[in-house]
Amino acid sequence: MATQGQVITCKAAVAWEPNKPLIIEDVQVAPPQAGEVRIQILFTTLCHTDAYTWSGKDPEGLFPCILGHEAAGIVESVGEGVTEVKPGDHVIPCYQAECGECKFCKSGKTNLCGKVRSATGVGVMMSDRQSRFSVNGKPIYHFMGTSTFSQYTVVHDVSVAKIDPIAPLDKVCLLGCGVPTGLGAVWNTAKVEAGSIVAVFGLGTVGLAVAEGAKAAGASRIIGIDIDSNKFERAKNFGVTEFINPKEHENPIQQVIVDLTDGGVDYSFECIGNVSVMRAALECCHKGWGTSVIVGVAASGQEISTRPFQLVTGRVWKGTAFGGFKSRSQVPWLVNKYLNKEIKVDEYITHNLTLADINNAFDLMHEGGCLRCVLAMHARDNM
Ligand SMILES: NC(=O)c1ccc[n+]([C@@H]2O[C@H](COP(=O)([O-])OP(=O)(O)OC[C@H]3O[C@@H](n4cnc5c(N)ncnc54)[C@H](O)[C@@H]3O)[C@@H](O)[C@H]2O)c1
Ligand SMILES: N[C@@H](CCC(=O)N[C@@H](CSCO)C(=O)NCC(=O)O)C(=O)O
Ligand SMILES: [Zn+2]
Ligand SMILES: [Zn+2]
Repeated sequence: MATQGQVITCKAAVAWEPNKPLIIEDVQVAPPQAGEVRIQILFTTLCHTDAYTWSGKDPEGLFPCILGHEAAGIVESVGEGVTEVKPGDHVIPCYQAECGECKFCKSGKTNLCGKVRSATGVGVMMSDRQSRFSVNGKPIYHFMGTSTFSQYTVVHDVSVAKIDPIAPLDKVCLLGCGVPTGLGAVWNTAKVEAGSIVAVFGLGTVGLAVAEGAKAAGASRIIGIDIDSNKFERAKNFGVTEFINPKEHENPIQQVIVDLTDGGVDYSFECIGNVSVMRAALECCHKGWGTSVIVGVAASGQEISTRPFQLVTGRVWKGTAFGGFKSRSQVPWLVNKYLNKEIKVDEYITHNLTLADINNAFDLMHEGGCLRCVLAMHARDNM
């Protein structure tokens, strides 16, 4: 391929400073080194974790950087020693790596992988602790090991899931984060059983995917909780059976839910990133067995609290990253489930824009109607 081994200059959205509009820049993307893969990103979406880091509240947030972690593309070139993917393969970059060899991967107890996490947390590549991105010679940090708001990105080989090439990349890009996170929180982390009563706090993409997963698991009641009542109608299509707006109740929301469910729910999921709601989500669980899963990402300095008695009396507090899915082995499986019409993806896409419109796409995220906005990375107006 003509670009192999060459620096590629392409368009990328650079976050120069927290909360300042992203700037579309001509970015130089260095060739992949040993164990690295350069990917042409065709479609990316925006997740609330991008907005969180951009806001400056992420303790791991470094600037300038290229954000983005929910995307799909095609391998452009690979570095020395890369055997699992080759140029032309269709892939989804994965912020949660899977090396298969580290203590985490071998434990069988977690989807977290330790191989490259020390580099991805500080915006560099593992081999030389340097960035592959620069603008006029100034290095730009990577983000979450993915940096998908660029037409080309470089990732570690352990962070690339090879997928069926018939899958539409403008749809399956969503399988890079939010939808798997919600489904996996139910299937892998909580392991919800048929007949369970489930409460979902926050009816954005992640919360709706929790509802979808709970419905598939055979939950008998799926209670959706959101401060925006406009979210309720749409949520019915994802399996939510009842709705509560905390603003319409005088009692604490956990009390309202305990009263409605003969003592509490079997499983609850916090899909917002609000530590007060995390407490409510735990405390609305049934004594003796109720399990609450933290999915939302809370800002730096925020801490959770509850009376230890809540745990002494049998409630369980858990958290999940990427829904507990092992990325490289299970993202292709999720893509196949989508192709077989066993999971929704299209239904979470409310907007389609281009890279040039990325700041508008961030604005849209704060509007109630928006779930996921897919950006076409190589549309003519990006040039
Ligand atoms: N753990 C992970 O691996 C992982 C993966 C993806 C996203 N996340 C996190 O999950 C969270 C949800 O992501 P999303 O994309 O669905 O976000 P979103 O903003 O689309 O959805 C959040 C919903 O919560 C509602 N809400 C806000 N405050 C509320 C309150 N006090 N009570 C009830 N409802 C309230 C909002 O109206 C909105 O509908 C974010 O914090 C994101 O960073 C975590
Ligand atoms: N840097 C953040 C970490 C936030 C966080 O928890 N990220 C999730 C993924 S959110 C995707 O939208 C995650 O996978 N965490 C595990 C990991 O990062 O290894 C902070 O410090 O707050
Ligand atoms: Zn995300
Ligand atoms: Zn590993």
